[in-house]
Amino acid sequence: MLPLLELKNISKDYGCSERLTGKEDSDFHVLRNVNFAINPGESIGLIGESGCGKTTLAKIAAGLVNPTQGQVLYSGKNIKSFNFEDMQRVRKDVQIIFQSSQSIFNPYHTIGKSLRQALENFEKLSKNEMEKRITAILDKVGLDSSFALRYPEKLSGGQRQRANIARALIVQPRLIICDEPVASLDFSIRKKTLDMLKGLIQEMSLTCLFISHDISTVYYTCQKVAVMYQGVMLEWFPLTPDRHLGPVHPYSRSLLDCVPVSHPARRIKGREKRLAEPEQKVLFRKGCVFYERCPHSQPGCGKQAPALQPLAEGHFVACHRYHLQENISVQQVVL
Ligand SMILES: Nc1ncnc2c1ncn2[C@@H]1O[C@H](COP(=O)(O)OP(=O)(O)OP(=O)(O)O)[C@@H](O)[C@H]1O
Repeated sequence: MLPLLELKNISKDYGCSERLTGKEDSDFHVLRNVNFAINPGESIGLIGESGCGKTTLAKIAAGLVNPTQGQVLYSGKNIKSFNFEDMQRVRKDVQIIFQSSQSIFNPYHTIGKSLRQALENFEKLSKNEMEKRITAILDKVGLDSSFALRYPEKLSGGQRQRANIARALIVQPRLIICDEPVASLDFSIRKKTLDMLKGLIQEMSLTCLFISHDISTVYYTCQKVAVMYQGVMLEWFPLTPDRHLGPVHPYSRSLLDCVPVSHPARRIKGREKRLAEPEQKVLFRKGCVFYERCPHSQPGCGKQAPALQPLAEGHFVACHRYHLQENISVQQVVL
C-alpha cells in the first residue's frame, strides 16, 4: 500500500544567531534522519518528552515548515515538486489540532465566522451550504448551533477545544495531526474529548497522527507507536490486542513506567533513578542519544549510534542491546 504521507531521512536544524557570524556548528539540531510513514486509515501515536521535536515533525509533515534535509512525500510524490494547487490540496487534506485552542481563534470573530473562514480557504460554497456544514460539524463535536454565534472567550476550555476540532474537521481532511489535543484540558474532560475524537476518526475514516508525551493516551487511540528521543526515532512497535512484548527500548520502557499505577504492588521500584533528568541537553554526537540516561548503557553505546532495525513483525528498535548482543534473546533482555 502506498503511504498517504512519508517522511524520508528528515533532519531539521534551527540556526542560532552565531550562524550569521559564520559558525556553522552552532546550529540547533532538532530532528536527525527521521523516517516515518503513515498508511491511509492508520492511527499512529508519536511519543516523546517535551522538546524532543514532536511538533516540529508535525509541522514538517503538514508542509508548514521546510526540513533542512530529507523529503516529504504525499501520496508518493515529493511535495517540493508541487505547484500552488497541489500544495493547497495538501493544506486541506492535512489538518493539525494544536494543544492549546486559546490562540487558534481570532478573539474578535465568532466561532461561526472562524469556521466559515476555514472553509472559504478551500471550498466555494453558497451561504446556505456553508451554514449547513457549520451546524453539522458543531453537532458532531457535541456543540449546538448557538455556539456559532459565540466569541471564543465565552467558551470553556473543553468547549473551545471541541470548536478547535470542528475547525480542523470542517474542511474534510484525510489526515489529522493531533498535537497533544487533550493536554491543556481538565482531567475530568480528557477521556470524554478523547472518546469523541476517536469516534470521529472512525466515523470519518481519517488517518491520524496522534502526538503525546503520555504513552497511556496513545495506547488508547492508536494501532502503532513511534517513540522519539531528542529528535531521533528509537522505536516503532505495534499495539495489537494480543501483544506479548510491548516496547523494549529502555527509554520506551521508562515512559511506560511513568504511567500512574493505582495498585502499590504493581509499582516499579527505582523509577526515579531511571527517569533522572540529563544534566544538560545532549547535542548530537556519534553514539546513542539515550546513552547518558540509559540504565543499561555499555561502553560501545557511546561510540556508535544504533540503527533502527527490525526485531519482530512491525517492531523496530534502535538499541545496541538487541543488535550487538546477538546471543541474548529479546525476552531475556526485557525481563
Ligand atoms: N522556530 C524555532 N526556532 C528555534 N528553535 C525552535 C523553533 N521551534 C522549536 N524550536 C526548538 O526545537 C525543540 C523542539 O521543539 P518542539 O516544539 O518540536 O518539541 P516538542 O517535542 O513538540 O515539545 P512539547 O511537547 O513541549 O510541545 C525545542 O527545544 C524548541 O525550543
